[in-house]
Amino acid sequence: MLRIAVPNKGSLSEPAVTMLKEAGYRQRRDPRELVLQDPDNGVEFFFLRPRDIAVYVGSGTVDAGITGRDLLLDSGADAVEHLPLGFGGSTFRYAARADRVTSVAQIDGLRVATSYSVLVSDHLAAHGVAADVVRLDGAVESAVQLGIADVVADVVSTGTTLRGAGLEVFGDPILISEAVLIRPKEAPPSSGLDTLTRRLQGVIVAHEYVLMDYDVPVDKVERAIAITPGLESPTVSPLHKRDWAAVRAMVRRDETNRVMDDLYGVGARAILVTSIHACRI
Ligand SMILES: Nc1ncnc2c1ncn2[C@@H]1O[C@H](COP(=O)(O)OP(=O)(O)OP(=O)(O)O)[C@@H](O)[C@H]1O
Ligand SMILES: O=P(O)(O)OC[C@H]1O[C@H](OP(=O)(O)OP(=O)(O)O)[C@H](O)[C@@H]1O
Ligand SMILES: [Mg+2]
Repeated sequence: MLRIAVPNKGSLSEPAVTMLKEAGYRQRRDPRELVLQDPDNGVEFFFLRPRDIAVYVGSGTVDAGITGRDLLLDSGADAVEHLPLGFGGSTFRYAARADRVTSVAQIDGLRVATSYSVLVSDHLAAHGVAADVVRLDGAVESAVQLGIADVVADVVSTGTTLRGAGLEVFGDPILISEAVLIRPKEAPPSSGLDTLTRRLQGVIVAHEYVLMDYDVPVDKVERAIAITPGLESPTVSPLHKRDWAAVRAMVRRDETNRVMDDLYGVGARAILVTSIHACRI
């Protein structure tokens, strides 16, 4: 059985469980359940703290796990990113009082509070900056006001927490993060992991793409297909009216309206958009 670690709490927990359900797996009903078997799909789920998941995967006691890219890098575990999952997006950034620090170079000699001390130490070292990294468990933004740090390095999503603490981000993001499927660094090829990967890719594609159908005069097919090239190649079928064709192609969901406008412009009509429930690409 493939052993998969899933976040039991925090920002990544609910979307991870939703994604696994959409991929056809059983998920726990009671949030206190720590292990769940899904024998029909040959997998076993372990609900663990997101910060610990890379440690379990790196040690090889589980075969795969869902965690944040930032948490993976901070763990220093022998685990690698296998598939980005497209949710749980965040940036990881430095922030300070605007009148105090405005560049990474200025951090030299200062104190930086963070829950991600490995990530931050590595980043500072890469920039040749020597600073005192103060490791905190959370609520890092208060560290400046309370006087134990000059700078914070933390997850920034909307920026509301930073603003509330009177801090402003500076420098380029240390990291752009999202939820990722991870596997042990030295994992042998596994058909179980391949199946999980294909299923999750199917969910990602079903979210990111729609199916678009339209009719178009035969002499405009080439121009229309240039607008909707699809993933492989669009399906073109004859219509009863001989000088018209029907086209079906996958289109990025966030481009749907722009594509419909462009198709209409070249003469396509009866443009229909359908959600994709599931797919294997
Ligand atoms: N708004 C957010 N706040 C915190 N983490 C976020 C946010 N959005 C995405 N994430 C990601 O979630 C992961 C952190 O999850 P974790 O469960 O440790 O913290 P949390 O969601 O802040 O929960 P907790 O309340 O336990 O601190 C990281 O990968 C982080 O990038
Ligand atoms: O940019 P924002 O949208 O404000 O979100 C980012 C904040 O959310 C998280 O904190 P959380 O609420 O998890 O508390 P914690 O610091 O104790 O983990 C994170 O650590 C930031 O503080
Ligand atoms: Mg948090």
